[in-house]
Amino acid sequence: MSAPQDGQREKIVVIGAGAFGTALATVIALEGKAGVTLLGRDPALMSDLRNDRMHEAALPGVPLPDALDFSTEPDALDDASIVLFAMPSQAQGDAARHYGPYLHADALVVTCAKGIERSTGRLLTDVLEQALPRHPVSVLSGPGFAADIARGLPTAMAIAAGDPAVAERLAHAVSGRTFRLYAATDRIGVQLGGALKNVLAIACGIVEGAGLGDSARAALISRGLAEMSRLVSAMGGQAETVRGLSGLGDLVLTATSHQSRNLRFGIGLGQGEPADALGGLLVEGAFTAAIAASLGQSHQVDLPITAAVAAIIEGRLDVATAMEQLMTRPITTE
Ligand SMILES: NC(=O)C1=CN([C@@H]2O[C@H](COP(=O)(O)OP(=O)(O)OC[C@H]3O[C@@H](n4cnc5c(N)ncnc54)[C@H](OP(=O)(O)O)[C@@H]3O)[C@@H](O)[C@H]2O)C=CC1
Ligand SMILES: O=C(CO)COP(=O)(O)O
Repeated sequence: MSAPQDGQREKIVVIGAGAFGTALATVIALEGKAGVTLLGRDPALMSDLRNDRMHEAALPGVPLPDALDFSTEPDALDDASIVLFAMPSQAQGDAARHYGPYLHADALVVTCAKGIERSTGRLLTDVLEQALPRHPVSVLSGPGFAADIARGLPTAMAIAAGDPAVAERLAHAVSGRTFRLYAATDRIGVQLGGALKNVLAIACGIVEGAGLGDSARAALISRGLAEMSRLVSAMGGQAETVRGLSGLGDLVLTATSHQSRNLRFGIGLGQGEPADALGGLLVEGAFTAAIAASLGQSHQVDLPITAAVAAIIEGRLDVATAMEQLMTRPITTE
């Protein structure tokens, strides 16, 4: 399906009726430029959303617009020109295999998750493209809490596609008065920015929970950014991408706001809670830490903060020893 001609509208389907999927579908529907369907897998939930126009579990108190359609039927994908995959990282492959047969041959596919496939170390664009070989996959990532986006608070994110014309089409189709997308072409940098900032947000939470002070947090943010840029370069992306929205922007947001699940998980670890006692909410960084550390090893890139977070989560390292190890590394240039 090529870009709609003048007068025609994009048809967007968002798969994944959690916080982010519902927020994206809401903000796009509010703008009114495109037709939007939220495709979920729980019939009772989707029926409630359609009737109540409220998703109390994911976005409490946020009204859902009348223009938003809800479905549990994969056939809703038949005429979708743009499909956003908004489920957790580790579920993206399964979802692509399940919904792939229903996609229109020309549908543009976008991954909206922030992570790395834990079992293989693959980026999510590679995971989706293997399952959907006819669909080049774009990436939506950057600073923005679902609740802020859905409430219409000003938010900006990056949309990266291999083809700049596709990135621009997606940016125009999804952007609105409160939600602004910047088109980019570095899919590796934009993805890794979103995945690694979660691990660094956990590190900042550990620092906060252990009472190590705001100066330590600032050091973690800037040295964490250096880690991000090293891994992005080693994996074929552009180091400067991490100074943008997906990278520095998202790191500042999630390393400082208590809305962040990754930060709150880290605070628990810093207060001495074991990782397995902190379950419940989705904490993408807890899945990413170990696989990112191992990607650092295989690409011969030094990721000391990421490796320390992985070791703390796995119970192999305590916070005091981690800090001592980080502070006594050889003195080097910035
Ligand atoms: N929340 C936020 O502020 C933001 C989140 N993100 C990213 O978005 C991704 C999703 O996060 P979020 O929405 O918060 O998570 P939630 O836990 O709120 O929701 C996840 C949703 O994914 C659905 N899901 C899980 N597995 C599948 C599957 N195989 N097929 C279809 N749907 C599935 C779940 O459905 P069910 O309930 O049926 O299990 C649930 O509706 C994460 O990678 C996150 O980092 C990005 C930016 C902001
Ligand atoms: O990625 C997010 C905001 O940009 C959401 O962060 P958390 O997953 O840590 O809540």
